[in-house]
Amino acid sequence: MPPVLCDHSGSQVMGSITSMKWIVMIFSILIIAGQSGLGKSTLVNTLFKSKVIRKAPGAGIPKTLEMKAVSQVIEERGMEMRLTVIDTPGFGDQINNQNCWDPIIKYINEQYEKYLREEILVNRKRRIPDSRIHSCIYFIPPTGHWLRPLDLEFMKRLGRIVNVVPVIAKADTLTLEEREEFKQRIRSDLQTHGISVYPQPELDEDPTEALLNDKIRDKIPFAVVGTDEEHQVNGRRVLGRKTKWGIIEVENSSHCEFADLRDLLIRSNLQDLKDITHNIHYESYRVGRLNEKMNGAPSQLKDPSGL
Ligand SMILES: Nc1nc2c(ncn2[C@@H]2O[C@H](COP(=O)(O)OP(=O)(O)OP(=O)(O)O)[C@@H](O)[C@H]2O)c(=O)[nH]1
Repeated sequence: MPPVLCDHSGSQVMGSITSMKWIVMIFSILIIAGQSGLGKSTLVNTLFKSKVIRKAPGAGIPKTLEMKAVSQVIEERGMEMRLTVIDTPGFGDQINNQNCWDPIIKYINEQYEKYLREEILVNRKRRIPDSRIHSCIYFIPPTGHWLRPLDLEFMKRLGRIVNVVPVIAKADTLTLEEREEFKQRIRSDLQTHGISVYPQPELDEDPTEALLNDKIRDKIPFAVVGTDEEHQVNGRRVLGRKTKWGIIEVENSSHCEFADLRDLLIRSNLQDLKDITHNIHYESYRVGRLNEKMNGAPSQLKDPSGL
């Protein structure tokens, strides 16, 4: 994936100096995590509203075996936006899933490290290439029971370094009542275990923002359904899952909360996700790394390549 050029306000800059023609473009970078088979790759396709991850005819969506970044320019409210989604291999296939979060944590920290190396250069670029992750969508299996110790541990660790947005996967397998009860149990589990997911109440800047974020917190985790198929419903082409009983329309808010998730990630809360990434998560990485270097090997600070 080519590096993304931007300032930390979130605008991506494309073009070349020779042409002296710069186009400012909004961008967003997400990572998708969760157990194998919960519909992560399908949701990537749903987000792009097109079959971005090609599948072999008749073979279904292949199992994700390595981290894969998919980047596309999409149109949002008449503006062009580059959306990059990093699909990760699902975990849960092993008897021992200990440390299954390590590759994702490593990937997220590597992006902070790249940014830091550029930022501390004496002659740094005006626009620092930025591939930092703005949010991590964590897939919860639709068991209808409680969060598993693995889910709790995963979200606890990830929540310290990135904005975690939990979702209930394959929500079409639960009734509306089951979804609501499951959501309440998940929220209470998260609270009991002190796990901080986005939007974090302690980061609300004013009462208006708190009010808006409370509405989101009441809905978290979003109950989502994914698909890469389009169907005809009352003369409209819709993204949906065809069942014997009808079509589950993924963008219809009475069927599932995919539209809420999409809205949060790339519209209503995009700037907030970026601000928290820069001001909280990256800042804590930066302070930690620079302290480490000062205490351990102060001379190397002058040489960023020594980081
Ligand atoms: N019922 C239902 N099935 C879904 C949904 N999303 C995906 N699926 C199906 O679940 C299966 C697995 O989907 P994938 O998208 O490959 O799952 P994954 O999480 O990427 O799997 P790994 O690559 O192994 O990590 C496919 O047959 C999908 O069609 C959903 O929202 N509801």
